[in-house]
Amino acid sequence: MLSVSEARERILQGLRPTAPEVVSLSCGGGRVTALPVMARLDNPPADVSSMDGYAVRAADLSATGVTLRLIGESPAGHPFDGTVGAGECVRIYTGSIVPDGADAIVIQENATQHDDVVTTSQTAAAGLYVRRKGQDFARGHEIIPAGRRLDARAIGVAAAANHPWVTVHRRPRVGIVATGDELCLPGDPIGPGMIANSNTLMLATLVRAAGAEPVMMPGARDRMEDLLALSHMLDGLDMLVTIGGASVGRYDLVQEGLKRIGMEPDFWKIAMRPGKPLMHGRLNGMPLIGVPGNPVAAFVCGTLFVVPALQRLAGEQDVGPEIDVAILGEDVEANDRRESYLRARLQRDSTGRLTALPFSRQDSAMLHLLTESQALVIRDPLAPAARKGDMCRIIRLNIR
Ligand SMILES: Nc1nc2c(c(=O)[nH]1)N[C@H]1C(S)=C(S)[C@@H](COP(=O)(O)OP(=O)(O)OC[C@H]3O[C@@H](n4cnc5c(N)ncnc54)[C@H](O)[C@@H]3O)O[C@H]1N2
Ligand code: MOO
Repeated sequence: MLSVSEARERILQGLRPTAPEVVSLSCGGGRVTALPVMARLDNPPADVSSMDGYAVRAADLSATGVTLRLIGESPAGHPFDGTVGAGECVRIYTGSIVPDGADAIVIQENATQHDDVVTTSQTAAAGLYVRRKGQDFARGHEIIPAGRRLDARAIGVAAAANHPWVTVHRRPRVGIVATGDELCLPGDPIGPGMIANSNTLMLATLVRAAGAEPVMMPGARDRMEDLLALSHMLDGLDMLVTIGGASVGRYDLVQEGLKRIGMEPDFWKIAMRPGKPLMHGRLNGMPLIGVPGNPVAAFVCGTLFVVPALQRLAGEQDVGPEIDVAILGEDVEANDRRESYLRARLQRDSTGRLTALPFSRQDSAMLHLLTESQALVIRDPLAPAARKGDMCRIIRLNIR
């Protein structure tokens, strides 16, 4: 069986980012840049004051108790257009342009003003409280590389660089198909042997949080005609995710149906718990990931394989999930050949260290335990028993 990392590699390799589109910067949050963002101006645009006070010539302030003549003011948005000469100063505010001739700021706490006479109580070296033109970024510099997901900070810097638009990759569209005769829509009357379909909405939420667009397709019953009908619903999709029917029971039907409509299988079954019956292939060139039906397996496979694939399709360079470390808060048993992802609570110990406490029950149908978990503890294949206090690797869940 393939390892988790080999499976991830095979899913990610060959994924091509979606086409670029131009969107308003106000709608750019969460999107991935298709082109680098270059500064359209210098920031700050000129030398500006970082404090409220008086713009002075440092050469005048080699001693304290100097008296200067106030010749004007430079409020933000209204630069003083004269020149500060020897023995002169200009009233200035945070963010205002430092007038010609001045090269330092005396903060108002260290000055007294009577009419147009200012007496200072500090010395000043050139550059004191002056933000240099372009010290944050200079016109023409790359401020955001291509392939970066735009968060609030990136939107802020693009706005500061005077961009009203940004070129990003189109959101990938992901078809989600649940399979199984037992599934009802949440809220439907539940007949004998039926269950509410939790996985479709759970994965759709995961997909949306990853910045992609979920397309919830009609569920496929355990009949060949439903699987064959999928071939008419694939237009405009960048990826297809099937749920369930991946283990030995219904697998042949799902795989057979998908093959009949053109799927070229890549792999089926990996050394992972939960998530063993993961399936990957291409359907007329489009990537297809089949996640197992057990809800926790569907979520874990969604987190480990579907979300990174969507990040790559959206053009992102660095794809998740991020691996952190924590201290084990409980002993754990030796592992078998499958890489295991244990649901766990996270706590801080008395010294502030992150501590992971795996639940004793890990049945992959127990969705409620997943919602009570803040992390998945990763156990390598064949890892020996680990003791409370040992380090472990985790994936944090509270961000999704
Ligand atoms: N003989 C074997 N049996 C099983 C094996 C195996 O290797 N040999 N693997 C087990 C593992 S591991 C998993 S995981 C499951 C996965 O099975 P499938 O992917 O085929 O999923 P289903 O059989 O369709 O369903 C399993 C379980 O999940 C429920 N389910 C399915 N879809 C949904 C949904 N959309 N929302 C909520 N719940 C869903 C379904 O009712 C079943 O209870 O197979 C093991 N068996
Ligand atoms: O993937 Mo299954 O959920 O390992 O039991």
